Amino acid sequence: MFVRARVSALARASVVSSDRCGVASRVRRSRDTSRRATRGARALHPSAPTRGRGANAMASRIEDYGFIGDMKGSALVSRHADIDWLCVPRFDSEACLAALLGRDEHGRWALRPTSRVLETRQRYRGDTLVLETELECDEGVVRIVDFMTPTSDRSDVVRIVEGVRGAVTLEMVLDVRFGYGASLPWIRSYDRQVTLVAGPDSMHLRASVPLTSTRTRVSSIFTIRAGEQASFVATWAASDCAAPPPLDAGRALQETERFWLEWAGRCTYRGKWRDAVVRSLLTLKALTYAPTGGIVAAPTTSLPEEIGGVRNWDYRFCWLRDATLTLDALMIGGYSDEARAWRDWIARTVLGDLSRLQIMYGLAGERRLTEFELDWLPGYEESRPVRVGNGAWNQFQLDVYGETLSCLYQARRAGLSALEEAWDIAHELLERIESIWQKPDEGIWEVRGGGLRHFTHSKVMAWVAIDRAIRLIEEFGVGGERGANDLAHLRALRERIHEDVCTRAWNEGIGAFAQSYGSDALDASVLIIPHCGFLPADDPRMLSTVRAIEKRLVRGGFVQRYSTELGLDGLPGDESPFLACSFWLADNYAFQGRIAEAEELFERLLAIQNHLGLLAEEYDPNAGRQIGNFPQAFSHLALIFTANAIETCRAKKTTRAQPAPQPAHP
Ligand SMILES: OC[C@H]1O[C@H](O[C@H]2O[C@H](CO)[C@@H](O)[C@H](O)[C@H]2O)[C@H](O)[C@@H](O)[C@@H]1O
Repeated sequence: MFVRARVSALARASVVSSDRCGVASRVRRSRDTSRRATRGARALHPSAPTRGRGANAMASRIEDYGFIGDMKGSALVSRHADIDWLCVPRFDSEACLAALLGRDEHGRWALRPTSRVLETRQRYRGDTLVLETELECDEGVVRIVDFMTPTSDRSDVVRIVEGVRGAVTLEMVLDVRFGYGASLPWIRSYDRQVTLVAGPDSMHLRASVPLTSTRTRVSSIFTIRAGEQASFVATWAASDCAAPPPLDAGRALQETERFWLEWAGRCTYRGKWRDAVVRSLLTLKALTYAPTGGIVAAPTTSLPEEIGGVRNWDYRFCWLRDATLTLDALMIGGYSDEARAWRDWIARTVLGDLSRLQIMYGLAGERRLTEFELDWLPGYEESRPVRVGNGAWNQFQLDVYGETLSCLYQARRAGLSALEEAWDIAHELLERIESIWQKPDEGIWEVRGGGLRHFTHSKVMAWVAIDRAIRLIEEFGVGGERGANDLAHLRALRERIHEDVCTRAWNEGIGAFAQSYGSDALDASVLIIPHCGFLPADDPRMLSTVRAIEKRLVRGGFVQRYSTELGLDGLPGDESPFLACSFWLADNYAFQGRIAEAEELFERLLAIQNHLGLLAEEYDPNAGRQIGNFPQAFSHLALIFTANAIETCRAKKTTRAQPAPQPAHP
């Protein structure tokens, strides 16, 4: 028997508040994109089964997901309105919905019309992370509004179903599996509330329609008419705590919308590509773990760099490289509060023991990120293994010193006050970099084989470290007399590194700066040379390097990091063009004054954003699909830099390199 849901049912829920066992205590410490939504709107196959996709469907294509989050945890919602990935209370918590890397039995939250679905449309509600999925089916149209709540310290996923046209019957099915799909919860039902518990986790589902539960799942069948609403709120809590009080879904929606609109409204970027830039800024903000200020590289693990391959990594951590660049991108949008939060994160996490500076940390600064495999998950489209943790945590990557000092310098330029210990920090970093810059390392791409090398990018970033320290002293008087006394020595060191790179990284045979000293391989990471002010973009060596990259690393109009055929990364298989590198090529065009080519490449990149303006790490031009973890900060921050670079260079009508100093690199 179907039960009708009425708007008034929402009013029964009470107001948000947090109890002793609230999430906070457990947490360890496009604008309207209707243009894209229309472009992306897709009629499902006319002979699609009644429930649109049938039970136990596979995961969707990577670009067919929307991203929602509360700046603590996050979820991916497919265009069919399935939530296939949910990590709460933290981005790096064990997923409790993991169908993305498996099937229904690994956790999925579906809301599907029981009649044939004809078309789906998905968009963000203006400049927010409130996601609307419209399902047009034989019986009419319903809109599902999905969001998480950034304004509270709880972990709630809210789904509001709105009737748009006709009377549509839907089936809600919630298969929670804690521990990345491994743990079937114990399910207990109360009136309009079901509690699912396994080990340390519990999920409390409350709804404005009756719920039914079996041994393995919670479900509901209900009918929504035009103008009616039904709501579902799933709240995570530690299993030894009482259920948090019910949430008023309508009020939470208003607060969430207001939060994102207010944040996006403060954006100072006013250029031609505002929609894409604002969506990227919102995505970067949503990848920030609010309780600590840490920034994750992406909210997913093991979305493959090659479908069916082994290049599957966990990105739910805080890389110094990705995060400091994210911060630089946020500052282009005028967001300096975030700069403060990130600088404070750095101070808490790394400054105590700079001799053990890591390349990446956990969200709260955790150091040990041991990698292991989840053998019960088949992986995204059979891409095994699924990995949790990241073995790169104890790699040696020289570039992080440059990024850290560049971040401290950019923070000062953005008007942030000096850290009291600024000189002690800079001094210690400088001593360290001076003693290690000549050592081989594992490089920006975190190679897992082939031994340590003298990567060109790493050496250029060592130069950046010294250069930014000099600027901190020269422009901000950091270190006072002691800083000034060190200037001559630092300038000489900067010159030595410059000389070393120009002599040993330049390869006459390939007519380019090579991937590493003595190698014949190309690497797109050297495209950052003009960004950071190491050489101007119209230096003959850079012009030649760009030509070589155009010839040998461009595939289907996009740029690969390096050629995997040469076995440079020690991994089997191949990978697709890397989006950040493609943006860097566009930057070089802009810096060289090739504005039309820069715009053309930038527009090509914008065209592969998904219907919501989101980008993964890579793009496979042959298959025409996004690849890798999603959405990825690296891709979005590079987009922001390129939009800014093209506009700045066009305005200046310059044919010279960008005015130094730029961020470490975009
Ligand atoms: O390709 C091998 C490596 O891939 C991942 O690293 C990549 O993502 C990082 C986060 O965005 C980025 O900082 C790095 O430059 C990229 O190469 C993975 O995390 C590594 O473990 C893996 O070796």
